[in-house]
Formats: sequence, structure tokens, C-alpha cells
Amino acid sequence: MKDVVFFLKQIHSYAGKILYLNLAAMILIGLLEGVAILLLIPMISISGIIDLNVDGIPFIGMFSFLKATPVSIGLPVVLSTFVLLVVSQNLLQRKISIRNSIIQQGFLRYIRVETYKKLIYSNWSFFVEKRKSDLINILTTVIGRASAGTQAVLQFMSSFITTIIQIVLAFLLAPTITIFVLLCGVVLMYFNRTFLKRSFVLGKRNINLSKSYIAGITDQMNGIKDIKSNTLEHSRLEWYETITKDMESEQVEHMKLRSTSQLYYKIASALFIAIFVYASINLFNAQVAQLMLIIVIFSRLWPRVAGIQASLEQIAAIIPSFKEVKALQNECMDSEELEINVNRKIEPISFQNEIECRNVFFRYNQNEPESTLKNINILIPSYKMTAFVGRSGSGKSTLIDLLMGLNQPEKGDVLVDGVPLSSENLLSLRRAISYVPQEPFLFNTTIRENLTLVEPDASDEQLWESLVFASAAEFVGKLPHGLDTIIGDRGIRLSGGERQRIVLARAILRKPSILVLDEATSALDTVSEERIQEAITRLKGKMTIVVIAHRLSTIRNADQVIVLDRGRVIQQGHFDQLSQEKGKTFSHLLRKQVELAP
Ligand SMILES: Nc1ncnc2c1ncn2[C@@H]1O[C@H](COP(=O)(O)OP(=O)(O)OP(=O)(O)O)[C@@H](O)[C@H]1O
Repeated sequence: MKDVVFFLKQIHSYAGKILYLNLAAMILIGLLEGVAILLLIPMISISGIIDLNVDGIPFIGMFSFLKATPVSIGLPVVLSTFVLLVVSQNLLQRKISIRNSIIQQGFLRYIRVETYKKLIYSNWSFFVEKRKSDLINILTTVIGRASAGTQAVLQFMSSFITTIIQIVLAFLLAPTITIFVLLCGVVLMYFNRTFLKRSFVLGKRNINLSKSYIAGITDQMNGIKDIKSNTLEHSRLEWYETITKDMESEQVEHMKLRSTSQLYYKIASALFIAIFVYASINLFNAQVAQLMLIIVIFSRLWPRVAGIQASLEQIAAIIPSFKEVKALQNECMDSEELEINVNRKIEPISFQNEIECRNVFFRYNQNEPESTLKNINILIPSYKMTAFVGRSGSGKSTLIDLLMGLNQPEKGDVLVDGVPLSSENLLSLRRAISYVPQEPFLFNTTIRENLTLVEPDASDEQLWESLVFASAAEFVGKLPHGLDTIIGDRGIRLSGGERQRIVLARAILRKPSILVLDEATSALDTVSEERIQEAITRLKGKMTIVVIAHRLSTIRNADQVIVLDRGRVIQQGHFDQLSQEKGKTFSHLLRKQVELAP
């Protein structure tokens, strides 16, 4: 219930007064519908067209003027009133349906933007812990269900109020029948409450299935090369067939559940009407008017009772989606990195001397016995090139993430020109950094658009300049449409080395004061490696360069090399100096790479 209230509050803060206007209009529609049909009998009867013997039925007095009217006028008046009521009800209905759809679509967008805003401003550790496909699933499927669910709750509320009004009207017309109908409804709802529980369980199953589905297809599409080259198609297809079968049976089960519950109501309705009509005629000598009332009230009220049950089942099935979106929003708020202020312009930090790590410890998970980084004390001087090396898993990427303010130290400080990194200067530091990841990301569009992503106003001259710096101008110049060549999905029509150089050009275009380059491990051939080395040499002295080096040959010109092992700095100095330190990790790594070199 708390989750439902949470969403109602959200829709309230989005739509405000219009929501209440719509709710009121929805109630009015129900009322008009009720009045039109419930009053048809007394109106027809009083006009004297058919003698229904309606004495004693309420509201009759309101139509006594019809008694004085000849039948030839009375009937058209009665029927026109009926038509007028139905026409106004439907006109209002149309208007409200359009308004509801505007509110619903607007609310869907609102809740999407709100959730995405909270998500995108969450800190890095939040993303490290989360499965990306789960986030995609929430942002696509679950949010849509939650928004539709909010609408279902509003619909339920208005139909509940309308039902109450109709019950009051019916009660005034025929109290005994109304009480009987209601008692039957309550008894049936009581026995049908198990349908609500099962709807909730199915709703949960639906979320889990769509989570696994999105996770599976994301993994498979990302690993399609692995699948093809290792002939894993069959096993993957088997997985796909199984999960889609589960999804199919979940939907069918849901449908079965809904129709069984409605079937009970329909059968019960026929049984109750039969029993009541029989009892009325045989035990209470009921007149035609009373019998018609029984049928009219049953046919009006019973679907409403059944409708309430159907809405409750629908809401029960959607509650897990509410819970999921709410939990994500709360988690994001707990992991909020900085105060959300989208419009704030962030100036890059002006960094004169150095970035320092002082007595820094870091651990991913508080339950881990050992810290990932232990007592790190290093200086990254400005306008110099610093290279991090070490075996796989030694902590290079973790340390770089810490320097970029993505990870926060468990103990110790990261200082920029002596000022500790805090929420005040974190974004300015990141604004000064350009980062080239190991697996560079390119959009499936032109090279130009991939570059201008970071500098929308960059001229062609500036684009070529950055391509020259990244040693990419030559191969881009040879492409069929130059800068306007479209590169494939994630840039697969380019080689690994070419991709990394385009991303490097993009990084340079931003004119960063710090360039962080996570060197590709395997993608680079010797020629590409040389090109990257050329690029770094060209950039040296123009900005602070931090490289995670997997190939030691690329960092011969580094001003300092920092060697990491199991989360500790074990050596640091100039390349030549470290290569002289015999029997230590750096000379060992160097020897291994020389041995492996072709
Ligand atoms: N998200 C994470 N959660 C928990 N532990 C992690 C996480 N990321 C990395 N680690 C652990 O932290 C240690 C350092 O990893 P890191 O990625 O920093 O090493 P690396 O030197 O960059 O390795 P590589 O050269 O293979 O990229 C490893 O033991 C790794 O298992």
C-alpha cells in the first residue's frame, strides 16, 4: 500500500489540480450513467406509457409533471432526457479520456525523467554494483507498468466513488435488493481474495522474467562474436526458447486468473438473479416494476463489483513494479554524488602543481577482509606523464578511478594542489579530465558526430587538429567520406587501434588539462601502438598525462612510472631507473614482454 501511495503522491506532484478535476469529472460521468438508467423505469412508468405500478418508488414525485402531459408529448420528453443524459455523459467521457491520456503520457515521461535524473547523478560505486541490464529493464518495461498502474489506481478510485453513489441511488430505489446485491458482492470478494495474492505473485514473476530476458539478450548481443566463433548458437537459442516459454506461460496464467475470477462473478450474478427473482415472485408477490428494478440494479451494480475485483487484481499485479521503481529511486538518492543542479555551469579546475594521494586506502566492499588499495602515497605532477604498471588485478584501474574522484578513499585523501577532493571541487576536477577507456565507446554514426559530442561547436579545423594529435588524421583522410564516414555499431568497422585513436582525438578536442588513457591490452598491433606512442609524445608537456600501460614499450618517455602490486605501490621512478633495478617487478614485467615480443 505504501508503494501505491508513493506513486499517487508523485502523480499528484506532477499533475496537481487537474488530477482532482479529472477525478471529479469521472465521478460525474458515473453519476450521469447511473441516473440515466436507474431513472428510466420511473420516468417511463409515470408518463403512463406502460403501467408498471411504481407507487412507493422514490424520485417518482420529481416526474409527476409528466402525469399531466399527454403520452404523445411525455414519451418524447422522457426519451429525449434519456438521450441527452447519455450524450452528455459520452461527450464528457471523451474529453476526460483525452485528458487522462495526456496526464498519463506526461506522467510516464515525468517519472522516467525523475528516475533517470536520480540514476545519472548516482555515484560510481552504485553503477559498479548494479547490473546494467537491470537498470535498462526498470527504465524501459517496469517504469511503463508502474505508470500505467498509477492510472489504474486512479481509475479504481473514481469507479469506487461512482459505485458508492450508485449504491446510494439504488438503495433509495430498492433497499432490500441493494443490500442483497452488496452482501453477495462482499461474500464473493472475500472468497476471491486469493486471486489478489496470486496476481501479486504473478506480477513479481513477470518482473523477474523480464529482468532475466533483458539481461540475457544484452549479454548475448554484446558477446555475439564469442557465440559465433565458439558455435554457441544452439545453447543460446535453447535458453531463449525456455525463457520466452516461461514468459508466455506467465501471461497465459495471468489471463486465466483474470478470466476465472470474472467467470465466478458472472456465474454468481446469474445464480443470484435467479434466486432473487424466484424468491420475490413466490415469497413476496413482487410486481413487474420491482422485478424490473431487481434486474436493472443487478445489471448496473454487479458489473461494478466485478470491476472493482478486476481493478484490485490489476493493481496487485503491478505493485511489484511500483516497489521496484521506488527502490531504485531510493537507492539512487542514497548514492547521490552531488546535489542535483543540472543548470549549474561547471568550470574545469585550474590545476597548477600536482594531484596527490596521501595515505590512501580503498576497498570495494566493506565486508572484504583486505583493502584493494593500501597506503598509497604518490604525486602526479602537472604537465608531466605518469604511467601506472603492474600485473592484472594489481589495482591500476581502481587507483585511476580514485584519482578521477569516481571512487572515494576509505582512509586518506586525494588532494589537488593541496586541496582535498570534496563534493565542492569533484566535478570541476572531472571537467578538467578527458578519459580514454580500454574499450573505447563510439556511437553508430559519423566520425564527425562522434567527435562533436564533447564540443558541439568545434570547427573542421579543430576536428582535424585533434585527429592529427591522436595520429588518426591519416586513416580518417583515406576513408570514403572522411569525417562524414559512418562507423558501424560501436565502431566495429574500425580496428581496435583506430577506434582508440578516434576516442583519443575526442578526448583531446575537449582540451583537457589531464588526459587519462587506459591503454588497450590486446587490440593494438605494432603499427597502432607506434601511432598511439607518437600521439602521446606529441601531447607531452601540453597537458598532464596519466597512462595505464599494458605495453611497457609505450611508456619509455614517461616522466615517472609507478609500479603496483596487490594494491600497493612497490616501485616508482623513471623508466630507465626502474629497468635497472634487477630482481624487482618492473624488470620482471619488462623481461616477460621482451620474451613475448614477435
Ligand atoms: N567492482 C569491483 N568489486 C569488487 N572488487 C573489484 C571490483 N573491481 C575490481 N575489483 C578487484 O580489485 C582488484 C584490482 O582490480 P583493478 O581492476 O583495479 O586491477 P587492474 O590492475 O586495473 O587490472 P587489469 O590490468 O586486469 O585491468 C582486483 O583484485 C579486482 O578483483
